[in-house]
Amino acid sequence: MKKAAILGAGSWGTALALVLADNGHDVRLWSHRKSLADEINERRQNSKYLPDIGLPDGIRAFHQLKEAAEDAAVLVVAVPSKAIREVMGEVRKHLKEPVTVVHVCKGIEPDSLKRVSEILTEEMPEELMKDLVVLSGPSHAEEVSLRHPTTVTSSSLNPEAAEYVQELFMNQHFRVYTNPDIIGVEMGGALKNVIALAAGITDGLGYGDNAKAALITRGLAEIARLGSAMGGNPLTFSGLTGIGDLIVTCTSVHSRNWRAGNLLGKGHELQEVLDSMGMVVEGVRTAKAAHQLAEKYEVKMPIAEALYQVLFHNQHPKTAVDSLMGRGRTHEMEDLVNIMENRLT
Ligand SMILES: NC(=O)c1ccc[n+]([C@@H]2O[C@H](COP(=O)([O-])OP(=O)(O)OC[C@H]3O[C@@H](n4cnc5c(N)ncnc54)[C@H](O)[C@@H]3O)[C@@H](O)[C@H]2O)c1
Ligand SMILES: O=P(O)(O)OC[C@H](O)CO
Repeated sequence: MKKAAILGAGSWGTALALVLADNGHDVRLWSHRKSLADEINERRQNSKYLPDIGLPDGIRAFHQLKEAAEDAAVLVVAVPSKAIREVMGEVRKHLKEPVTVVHVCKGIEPDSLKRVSEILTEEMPEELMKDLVVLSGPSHAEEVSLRHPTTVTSSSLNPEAAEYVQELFMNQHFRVYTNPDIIGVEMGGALKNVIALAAGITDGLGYGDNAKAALITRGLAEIARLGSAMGGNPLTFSGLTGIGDLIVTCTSVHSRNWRAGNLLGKGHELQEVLDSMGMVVEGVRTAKAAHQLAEKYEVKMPIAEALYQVLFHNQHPKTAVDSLMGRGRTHEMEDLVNIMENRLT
């Protein structure tokens, strides 16, 4: 039995607490809101994020970070990516021994353009972080909490750490693979949220399955193009954290990113949409980072760019779709053609 502290008692932190409790671990779930920690302890439920799911006694909630984290062997970071620096800055003051840090967040920081593992490396002193592992893949909290079959990937620069986390989380309902390509795993997980916002928009505009399939397929091409330019393994994008997560997020009503995009497509304003969600929509911040990364790495990302114009320059969603469809002719396998031509010259 391992002592695991989960930082963030939102949808995903709570669903992963259930997985770890099912596996017999001692789970401490930290919430920055006292009322939520009290509700979990007193009523064994998290009514805002996972209503109707009973939480076992093996999950104890804490409002004080020190109590939750000080003697944990594993820290699971499950707060929105924009809160990571603040939360880690606090938690590192309370750790006595080195811990395995598992992050389950899907985002990229605008301006610094850091992936979450890079932010954690900056925020956690080397002597306190035994290993750093990413757990990512097609996994909506609403289904994991119902113990519906789910598959994810554990990724770390240290293969033993990836296997340690695989063992920690894996059970009959929650199957965990390993993949050493941490860049590809993080880039796939973060960028699929950008494409899911776009998929929500086309659904909100009333377009159908053809548009959705186009977004998933051409969106994957953009993700793979940028992710590979940043050092990810191209094969990772055809795996769970690439096409797998893209499918689940673009096609599910559980997806916050798809739902937010859907409201935008129906004509609501961005701020109004974000206020109404009450949960994190990571794709908005990541869309800004993707725009900056595409410029930095000089890769073409027309869908991500169109979304950026809608989110940050008030472009009407219909105009964005029209301009995407009106671009000049190109070869579907443009990247492959470029690679072949470079080889021949
Ligand atoms: N929900 C899912 O199904 C799912 C699945 C895989 C990955 N993720 C990723 O997990 C991360 C968390 O997502 P979520 O869905 O649990 O979000 P959520 O909105 O459901 O919950 C976020 C939690 O973090 C807390 N929080 C917000 N700001 C904070 C701050 N400044 N300090 C401390 N706590 C703060 C909130 O109160 C809430 O408890 C995201 O990066 C998301 O992409 C979510
Ligand atoms: O609800 P979303 O859009 O944040 O997606 C949640 C998970 O990342 C799906 O794998």
